[in-house]
Amino acid sequence: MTVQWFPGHMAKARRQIQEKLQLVDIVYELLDARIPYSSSNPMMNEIIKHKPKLIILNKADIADPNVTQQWLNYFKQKGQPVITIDALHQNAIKHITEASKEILKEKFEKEKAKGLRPRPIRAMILGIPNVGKSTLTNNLAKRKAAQTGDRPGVTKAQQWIKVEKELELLDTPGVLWPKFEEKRVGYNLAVTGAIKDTILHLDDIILYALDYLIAHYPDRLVERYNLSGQFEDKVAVLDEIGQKRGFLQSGGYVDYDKVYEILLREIRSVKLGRLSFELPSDIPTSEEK
Ligand SMILES: Nc1nc2c(ncn2[C@@H]2O[C@H](COP(=O)(O)OP(=O)(O)OP(=O)(O)O)[C@@H](O)[C@H]2O)c(=O)[nH]1
Repeated sequence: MTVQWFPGHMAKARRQIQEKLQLVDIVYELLDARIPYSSSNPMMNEIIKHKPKLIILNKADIADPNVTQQWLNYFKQKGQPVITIDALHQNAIKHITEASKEILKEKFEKEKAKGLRPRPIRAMILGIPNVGKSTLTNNLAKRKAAQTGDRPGVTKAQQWIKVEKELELLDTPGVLWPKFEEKRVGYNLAVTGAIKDTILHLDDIILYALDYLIAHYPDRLVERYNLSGQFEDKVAVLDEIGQKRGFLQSGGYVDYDKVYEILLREIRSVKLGRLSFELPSDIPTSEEK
């Protein structure tokens, strides 16, 4: 899904989410494990206010495990509950349910002390486009044959997916807008496929990605494209890839469009191994809360 976000859309998304928030005990903020900061919504905490939040780093199967560990440490140090999952392949349910129970322990103990009946935790997924919200929802839903039931909502009856005896999920995830301001964030979203390649120039995206790979994963580049390892001149690297792969036009010139396409496709399809494009130290200090 590609949405062009305008202020009107953002206000509407925010309003809809805030209505649904009243129905849930906890929010699952789904982030792309390869770019946790870039894939976060800039106003998340302002929107959910004091609602308990579990950060779920999704797509952990294709992120660099060493970097993911750094992100786990980063969030834990801030006292922010966080888990990693892989919404496509892995059974994430136990992980999510256990983490939610831990976060809400006190709230549910208080309810019990008041004599209220035990009840399932109610949750909703929030995230920017492409982080895997639908994949996770479908995965959680099919385990229990997507039992849905109406419960009076604020604006309309909400559909609930009974995930476990102890957990119910709102069937429609909340879609939030990505960050727009920082160039680096835009490139990260483009490289990982969260925004359409056409929004930014493809050559700029590739040069950004190549820079990052040269700085952080030079050996992967050398191995994948059988390169010499001379990385001073990026255009020369593109030439080398083109020549090694035989992407040549008449006259022997390198067909850069082909090189761009292959590089981007192979980065996204893990042909260069599991990559992450962001470290906790990349977060601007002004954003540190
Ligand atoms: N490797 C991997 N791919 C994933 C994972 N979760 C989702 N994907 C892929 O990521 C892409 C986007 O997933 P969606 O579930 O459509 O993402 P979404 O957040 O619902 O996207 P919107 O509908 O645009 O808001 C799809 O191609 C999924 O197959 C994961 O854990 N690992």
